[in-house]
Amino acid sequence: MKAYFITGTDTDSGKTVVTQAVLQHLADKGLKTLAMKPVASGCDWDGTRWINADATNARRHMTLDCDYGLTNPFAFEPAIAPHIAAQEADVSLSLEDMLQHFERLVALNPDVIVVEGAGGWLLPLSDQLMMPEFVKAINAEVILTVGMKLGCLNHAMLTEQAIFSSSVPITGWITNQPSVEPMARSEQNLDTLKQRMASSHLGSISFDANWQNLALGHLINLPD
Ligand SMILES: Nc1ncnc2c1ncn2[C@@H]1O[C@H](COP(=O)(O)OP(=O)(O)OP(=O)(O)O)[C@@H](O)[C@H]1O
Ligand SMILES: C[C@H](N)[C@H](N)CCCCCC(=O)O
Ligand SMILES: [Mg+2]
Repeated sequence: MKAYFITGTDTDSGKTVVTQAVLQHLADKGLKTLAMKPVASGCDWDGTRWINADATNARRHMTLDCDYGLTNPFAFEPAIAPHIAAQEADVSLSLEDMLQHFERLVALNPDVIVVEGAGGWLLPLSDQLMMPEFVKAINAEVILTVGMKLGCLNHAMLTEQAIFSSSVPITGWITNQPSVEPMARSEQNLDTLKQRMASSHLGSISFDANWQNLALGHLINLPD
């Protein structure tokens, strides 16, 4: 069993789009997949529970089925930093609880679990816990989403360095265009990233307002 953790240069960089592409790519390879968005802030009440759009979207592209609560065990209403949302809801996020939820997915026997983070790499979950500790504990490999906008060179290189400092393996990085207008000198910025990043460029995703209904798996290339 393998786990990929999808992080990004920032919130709104395109992690949810990349999570969809990775799930589709793995499905195209015939692999059994499950998705996880362990902690989500920015949720809607569906009459029974808080539901997060990233989790719902990822669930549309996994090949195995599971209860919503296994995909997204921690869901908070306000679209704010998750550790603050958790505090306000009187929920304490612990590594033990998060691992227990992850193990419930493992028990369903997938080939791959694709986990979407929240925000960027260094995400606090409580006064004691940061997201990279969870990523390390589940032995995931990281895929970094680079949102192609001015400032992404610094954010991409800093994030890659921080992932290395956390002693977590990186599969590589995927560029995503999060706005209808491409950034100025997009190609030159991509060339700079290719020159400066230590890990591999795994693919590029363009802007398309209809992305949720598109097949994106062929745009990326993951090692077997
Ligand atoms: N390639 C794309 N084509 C069209 N829209 C995009 C694309 N990438 C991102 N967007 C839009 O930008 C917004 C942010 O993207 P996304 O939700 O993937 O970010 P994120 O990194 O997952 O953020 P979060 O930290 O909230 O999980 C979304 O509204 C999405 O529709
Ligand atoms: C609400 C938002 N869309 C994300 N789900 C959470 C982003 C948290 C960012 C925390 C931070 O680094 O400041
Ligand atoms: Mg997202």
